[in-house]
Amino acid sequence: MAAPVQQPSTGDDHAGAPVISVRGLWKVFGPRAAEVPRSTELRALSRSELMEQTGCTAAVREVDFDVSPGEVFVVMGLSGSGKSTLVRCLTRLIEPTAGELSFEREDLLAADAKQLRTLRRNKFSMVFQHFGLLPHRSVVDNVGFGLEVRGVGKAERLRRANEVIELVGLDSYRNSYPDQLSGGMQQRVGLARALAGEPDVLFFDEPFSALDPLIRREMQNEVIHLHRTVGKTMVFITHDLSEALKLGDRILIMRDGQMVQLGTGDELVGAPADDYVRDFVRDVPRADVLTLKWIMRAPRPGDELDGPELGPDTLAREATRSVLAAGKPVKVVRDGELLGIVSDEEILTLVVGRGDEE
Ligand SMILES: Nc1ncnc2c1ncn2[C@@H]1O[C@H](COP(=O)(O)OP(=O)(O)OP(=O)(O)O)[C@@H](O)[C@H]1O
Repeated sequence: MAAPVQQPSTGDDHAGAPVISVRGLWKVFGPRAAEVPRSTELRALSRSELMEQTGCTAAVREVDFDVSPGEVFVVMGLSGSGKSTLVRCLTRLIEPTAGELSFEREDLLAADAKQLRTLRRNKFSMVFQHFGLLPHRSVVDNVGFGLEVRGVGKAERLRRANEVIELVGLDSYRNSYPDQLSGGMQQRVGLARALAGEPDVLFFDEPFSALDPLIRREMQNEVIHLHRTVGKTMVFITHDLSEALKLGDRILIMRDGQMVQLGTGDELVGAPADDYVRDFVRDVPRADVLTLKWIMRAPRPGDELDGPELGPDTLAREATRSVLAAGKPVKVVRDGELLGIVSDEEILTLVVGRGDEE
């Protein structure tokens, strides 16, 4: 690969250096695409104005983020907000129009076609909504297909395929054919196939949106289980907030190609950046997402300060019982320092009302 690029946020050599780093990334579709990121005037136009004046769509506009090793990074937004385009840019399935992009600290935009092919075979795996299984191949042969393309010998292919088939719970279906499997099982084959090549990053583009809700939940749990087992870095597109909150270490919210907010689930719910995010998180059960640091308050004169102690990252839902049982405020403490208190008043507000409307 080409020369390493400058890493604006973490430029040193420690293990937590980003796997993927994106700076000022643009993808513009249309006849004058290259002009748009360079022109202050065109950059300032709204989506419809840009289309009217240039015939172009800016699907991704000036996006910056890092994905850390082992992180589940979720990209979320309404239809047309640029999620798929952004994630396809990360592997150059779509060629970005402008900006910087690095993978494992190498400049991905400088990679030539051969290097990209090698990367896609060895480092990246994709899981899409459409399973794309080969109908005339058994489960084990579908799972081992990528390894076959890479020239891995039959014995090793079988060993590896069987290992990941077991990991996704399809042991008794290894010799079945795709049309003998339900949608959920076919997607498990898709997951196993993606894992077989031991990629560094797994990309998921709305993989479960065609599945019915029960199976969908099962598959989300499967991803969580896999993540715990194999610890891979994952980039996951969804338009479903509950899926994002369930899976994501951090969630990037996109609108019209732009980043609206990037944060953990509790940051999005506790401090939505604007009305668009507020709308997304409006119906989230706040006690399931927010931690005590979001609901605590400073002690007031007369507050009893000899209640139980809990950490600031305790989920409000988990703390509810101790707050109510204590009959006095719970102290939120980190390293012996009193950060605030949570009384039954805060718990009630959380459960009954919506903090963002106060
Ligand atoms: N090849 C293309 N040519 C022109 N415009 C495109 C192309 N691909 C995407 N777009 C436009 O870019 C914008 C972002 O599309 P994209 O598919 O990335 O959004 P999305 O958030 O993934 O949507 P969805 O959830 O519906 O898949 C849309 O306005 C879309 O019409």
